[in-house]
Amino acid sequence: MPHHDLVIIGSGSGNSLLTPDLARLDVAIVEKGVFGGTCLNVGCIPTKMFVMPADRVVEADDASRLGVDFPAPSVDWPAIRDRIFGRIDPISRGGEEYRRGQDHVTLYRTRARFVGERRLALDTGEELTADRVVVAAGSRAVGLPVEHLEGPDPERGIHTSDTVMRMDTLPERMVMIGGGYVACEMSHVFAGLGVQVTQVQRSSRLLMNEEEAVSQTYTDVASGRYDVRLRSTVTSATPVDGGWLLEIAGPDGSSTLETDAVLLAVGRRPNADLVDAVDGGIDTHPDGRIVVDSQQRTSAERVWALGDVSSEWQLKHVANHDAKVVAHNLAVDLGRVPGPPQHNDLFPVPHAVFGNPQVASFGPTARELEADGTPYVTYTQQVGDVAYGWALEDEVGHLTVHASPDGHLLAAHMVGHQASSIIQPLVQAASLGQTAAEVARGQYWIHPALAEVVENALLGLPLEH
Ligand SMILES: Cc1cc2nc3c(=O)[nH]c(=O)nc-3n(C[C@H](O)[C@H](O)[C@H](O)COP(=O)(O)OP(=O)(O)OC[C@H]3O[C@@H](n4cnc5c(N)ncnc54)[C@H](O)[C@@H]3O)c2cc1C
Ligand SMILES: NC(=O)c1ccc[n+]([C@@H]2O[C@H](COP(=O)([O-])OP(=O)(O)OC[C@H]3O[C@@H](n4cnc5c(N)ncnc54)[C@H](O)[C@@H]3O)[C@@H](O)[C@H]2O)c1
Repeated sequence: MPHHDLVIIGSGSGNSLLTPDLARLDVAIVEKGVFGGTCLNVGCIPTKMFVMPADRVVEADDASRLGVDFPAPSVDWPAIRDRIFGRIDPISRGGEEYRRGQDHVTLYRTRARFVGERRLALDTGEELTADRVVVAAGSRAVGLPVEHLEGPDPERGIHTSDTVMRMDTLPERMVMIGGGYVACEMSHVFAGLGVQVTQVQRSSRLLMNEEEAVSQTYTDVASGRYDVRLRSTVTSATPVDGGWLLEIAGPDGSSTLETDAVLLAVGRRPNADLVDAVDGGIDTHPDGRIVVDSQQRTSAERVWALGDVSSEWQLKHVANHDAKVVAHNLAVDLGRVPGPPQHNDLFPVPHAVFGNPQVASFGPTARELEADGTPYVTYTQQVGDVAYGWALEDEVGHLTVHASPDGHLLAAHMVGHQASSIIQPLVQAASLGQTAAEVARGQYWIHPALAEVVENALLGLPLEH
């Protein structure tokens, strides 16, 4: 039975563990799917590359408010799709070839599951043991408990984010089920590319976990672009000629809708069950995530976990940071670098939704601060009230900052042009403990840049003096 110094399950963020500190270890990587994981192949990177052409369409449409009229866009789906995967697929193939070419790395292209402590059975019938194991097995899209919608069936037009970006042709009509990150980004993409989109969301707003005003603004803008059904869900799917007849239960009762394709975007489940984590002595949370401590250690000795399989945040920057912590802690455990082990204590965790407009945020919402009884002051700056916002003729963007009364930043929530980048100085200030006054007054703010939204939001806070 092969024995390795280290086995890594999953080639997404797990593949970035092999730092120079871990050189010359006998390492096995087990990967059952496409090499490189979700972010590269079916997640962050391709989605944002699809968002860009959709953004161009929205901008061209919006340009008439600035006195410029473009003709109706002509969209070449195969060209967009093939340009994107023509760049991504070689990176995945190259990464796999690189690992295959390394003498000290063995790549097993199959599924691994625990059958004991640091003992793994592969679907090929082989068994492996290891001194150390890292579980980096990610998460997967879930379906609905509705016949035909339990999971993807791309040949018949039922997709998840894993398949929807590689469709042969653009459907005329699509139904996106869900109101979170994936459904909002994909609704923007496909509506932008000319598909007649209906988005079906169970809650009363899209992006329901965001600050209420952000979520409301996003819902209002999206509802102006395509059909948004709130407080609704799909209760049945019947195959009809070339498509599907969906029954939608909403606040006014049931209705039916014909569509050519469906996107299931109702959340992602951690893959701890696919690795039979419990059989490896690894504890899991009730929601299926692997339990880890602040050093990313699981309950099993010399088994670590990282990324979506264990994290509260299913975000690539979080998985990347987890991987850095695990790589360091493996090196400490091996005696290759001096201790102490690292703790995963980087806060706050920001995120962005790359719809149109973008949404970006970190920290609690006003409702959460109030529920916790946390004292705070707050200010909302409209994008349309700074000079760059005049240039944009912006009517929707806003940034809300919550701070403690002495000026330490607690949270920021933005909807608007390039929110994912605009919010970063606030993430930095909150991470490094800088106060609102230090950030606002301690540097030049380029005039008339969009970042003046941040400066004005900080200056607007009614702080204690
Ligand atoms: C459509 C979409 C868009 C996204 N956009 C963003 C974004 O813009 N920004 C952002 O921060 N995050 C984004 N995310 C989230 C981000 O992709 C994930 O948080 C991140 O990729 C998780 O990395 P990971 O290493 O934990 O898992 P993964 O990259 O999923 O890697 C896990 C790997 O393990 C393999 N595996 C699983 N079980 C086994 C097993 N038993 N045996 C062998 N191999 C196994 C899987 O095949 C997979 O390759 C997006 C996700 C999706 C779905
Ligand atoms: N830009 C990014 O960083 C990015 C992009 C995509 C995905 N992701 C990650 O992937 C995760 C999964 O994304 P997701 O959008 O699939 O999940 P999500 O948890 O963000 O959203 C799920 C949505 O589905 C809705 N829903 C659930 N059941 C429903 C039903 N029966 N009918 C109608 N709506 C229903 C919920 O109300 C919610 O709006 C995200 O939480 C995020 O961490 C991140």
